[in-house]
Amino acid sequence: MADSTTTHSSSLSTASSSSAFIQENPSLSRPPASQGQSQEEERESVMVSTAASMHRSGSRPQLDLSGAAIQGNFEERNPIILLPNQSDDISCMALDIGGSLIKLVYFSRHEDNPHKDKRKKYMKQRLEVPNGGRRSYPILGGRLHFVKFETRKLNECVDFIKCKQLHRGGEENAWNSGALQNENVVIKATGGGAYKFTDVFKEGLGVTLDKEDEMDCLVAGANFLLKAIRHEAFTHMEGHKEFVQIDHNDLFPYLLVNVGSGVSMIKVDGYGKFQRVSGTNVGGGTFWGLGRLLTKCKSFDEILELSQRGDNSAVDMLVGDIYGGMDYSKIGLSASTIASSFGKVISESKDLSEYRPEDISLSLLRMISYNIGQISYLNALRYGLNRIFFGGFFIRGHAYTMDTISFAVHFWSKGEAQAMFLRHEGFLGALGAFMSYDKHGLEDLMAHQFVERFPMGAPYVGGKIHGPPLGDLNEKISWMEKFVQRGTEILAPVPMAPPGTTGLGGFERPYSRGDTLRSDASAALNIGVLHLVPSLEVFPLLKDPKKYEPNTIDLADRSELEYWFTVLLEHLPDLVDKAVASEGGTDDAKRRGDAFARAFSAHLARLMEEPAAYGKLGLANLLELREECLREFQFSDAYITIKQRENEASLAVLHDLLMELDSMDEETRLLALIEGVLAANIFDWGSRACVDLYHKGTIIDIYRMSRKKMQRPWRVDDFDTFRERMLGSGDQKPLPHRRALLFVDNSGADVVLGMLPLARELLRRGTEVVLVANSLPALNDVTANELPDIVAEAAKHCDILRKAAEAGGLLVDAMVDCRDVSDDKFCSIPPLMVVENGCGSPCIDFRQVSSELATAAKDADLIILEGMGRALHTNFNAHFKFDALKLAMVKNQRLAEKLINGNIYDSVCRYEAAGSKRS
Ligand SMILES: CC(C)(COP(=O)(O)O)[C@@H](O)C(=O)NCCC(=O)O
Ligand SMILES: [Mn+2]
Repeated sequence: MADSTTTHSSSLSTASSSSAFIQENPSLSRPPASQGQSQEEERESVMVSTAASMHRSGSRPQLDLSGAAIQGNFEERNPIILLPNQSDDISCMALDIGGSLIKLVYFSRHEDNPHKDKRKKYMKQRLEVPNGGRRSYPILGGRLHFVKFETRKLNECVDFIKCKQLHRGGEENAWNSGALQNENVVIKATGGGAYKFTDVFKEGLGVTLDKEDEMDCLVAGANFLLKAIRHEAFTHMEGHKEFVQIDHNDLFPYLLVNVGSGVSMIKVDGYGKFQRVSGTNVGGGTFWGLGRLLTKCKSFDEILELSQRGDNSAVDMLVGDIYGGMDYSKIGLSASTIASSFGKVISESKDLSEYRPEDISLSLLRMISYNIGQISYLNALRYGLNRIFFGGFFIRGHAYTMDTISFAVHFWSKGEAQAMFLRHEGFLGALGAFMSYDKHGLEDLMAHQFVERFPMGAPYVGGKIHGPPLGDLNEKISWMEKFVQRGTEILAPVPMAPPGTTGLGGFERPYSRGDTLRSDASAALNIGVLHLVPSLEVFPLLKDPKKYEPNTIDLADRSELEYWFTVLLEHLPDLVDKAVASEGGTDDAKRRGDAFARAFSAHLARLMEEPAAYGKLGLANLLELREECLREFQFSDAYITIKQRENEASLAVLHDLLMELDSMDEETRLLALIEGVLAANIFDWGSRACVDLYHKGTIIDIYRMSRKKMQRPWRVDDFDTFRERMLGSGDQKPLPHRRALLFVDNSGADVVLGMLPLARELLRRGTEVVLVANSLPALNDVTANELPDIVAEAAKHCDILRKAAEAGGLLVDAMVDCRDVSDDKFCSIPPLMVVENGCGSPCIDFRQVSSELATAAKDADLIILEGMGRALHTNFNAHFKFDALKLAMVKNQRLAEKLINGNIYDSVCRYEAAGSKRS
């Protein structure tokens, strides 16, 4: 569908009289601002990013950059930098080389360029944003990647490291290429292979492996994950996965069971405090070894896959076989309980070839899993531990394995103990080895500083062992194309059927699931890349951060998931059109658009198949995933043109609106302002219904319709309470708020005609205003980077805004037509500031906001959340320490029914005063 707002939006018009503001007028349009980056800017970014990384740091995996100097030409894109004081050890990776698999964890740094953004720099100074928190040494942002290889294909691992230059600090470190010799490079490694393959690494990469104790590493890795990753641990019973919130103040003691080739059971009492209390030689190696002999399968995963279709009763001797089909109820054993694994074979004179490999593999899997579960529980009992965490590559996210272990623990403990699993199960040792670099700094990190992302077309991410690494975008796209070709059913997810259970005997057989995604891609999607953003913080004004849950709609409810899945899929073609157009509609853009659509659909299909595959799933996660996917295929701002056009059209009528508002008395004006925010929230390109509307009429028609719907009472209407807090009742004049945080939403009319006039009112009343906007684009939401220019334009029409913006440092660069205001009445105008929220999504998770916002929040006593994403999908039920106003128009019928028992286009004005029962 063509972008019809190209014509319609420009009809949002100026008005000649105040009351005519919402009436039709001649159109106004201006050419869009240039989006290109000048050569000069580009050169600056190269140099600045170089300079930005040149600060000395004691944390690892960072470098000693003291005395660093660029060798050669400054104009070069990636000039070599000499690091005269760099010590030997510069690795950003660690290995766990086991008997069957090599696990690799590596860190890549973000290319942060704080100097480029003057607004950010100014705000940091103004708000005194601390650098690096409480740490004595800073940590740069970056990403933790998880990769594995088969040990017998060691050369693939060596090639991968070489290709990514991990032994030299990572490929993104251009300074390093050719500048450093690796003779003295030391890489931390654990597992038996660290001893066995020392020479291979020395010869292949010129590096020395520094051996770390395996148990130390396992425990350090598990402790790190349980503390720093939010949805790390989960239970898995009868096909149902549930994440467990671990309180890190109450983590110890616990039993860690690492199921690798063999099994170790470790009692963990604290950081670095543990004891290996038991183990068993019957583990993953046994399953693979016996499985290979008995089934002729070539790989571990093949045997596991086979077991999905097996029936172990063909091989196992069951209680019913002994008791003529009856239960042995006196001692609580059902007929289907396994009395003896493989026991049936002795009474039959059949050859191996007469048994189905499927049945054998299932029998083997059950035998080993039950045994591990049972021994683990007995050890937990022996040491009085009621939490057991299972890790290791035997489990590999396999539902039936987890169910079987859980069943054993549950059965033998009579429900007293619970088996828990770890999402990064196979990487405990490698992570622990990574942590063992001196003064790493990662130990101090908290859950909110990690953001997990699930890139598509990056098959190395924790999945099966894959071919060459995907370096650039082009490779990613081709991978996406190939991936979809191989699994054409990817868009038809297979619903999960609940497994049959036979009571005490456990499950009859595994339920099978969609095979298409079980291939290469499935495992690759189970864990993501951990983005380390040290500047993320918990929003300090949350009333109870521990109880805070951002999502309002629970997608664990299958019908909700299906509904939102369909909504997002239906929106996809239109979004792809916009994205492709935003990049000039070139063939390259079309190819990327297509790859994006495939990638996002594949993610959706995966989540439909297993909603908890990527951690706990809420609607906010789905909406963010979409934005992340767009960014992955280099669509940096799909709605850029629409946003610019709507901003311009709205700014053109702002003056008239302000005049109209100024002619009103205080009370009428406050109501008109709130109405204005609600009405203008209709300009939302993420809502299907709204996009349909834009195709049917001009923006002015829509705006008028929207205001007409503003008749009170609104569906949720706390305006009177809010008005009383603002204006008081009778002669009592309340103190104004000290500082208000206004979480703005969409570009165009929403921010210009809705939120800015409200901000102006607060400023006029003596309240400092901080406009909080997205760090990265999402749909047509306005970003923090875009706001200063919008405010500068608005300030041309309004002295209050101009004074406030000047005071808030927003007009540093803006070419404002500064009429000299000698009028004293504006002297006391408080500052208007802009901060970024740390998000790139239409929603906001208050557990992870920018340090800039967290700092600005410390002096705030009023929070205004605007829009469906931030005030309804997320945070509708959130409570804050201070007054909170949630304003949104509901632009989805189902949500309106569900949340407010209302209808599409109803309004929500929810006010919760600090200390009130609701807040
Ligand atoms: C993406 C959105 C949350 C954005 O809403 P906003 O925050 O801009 O008010 C919303 O448009 C939405 O939920 N859209 C999907 C539902 C639909 O198309 O009806
Ligand atoms: Mn929005």
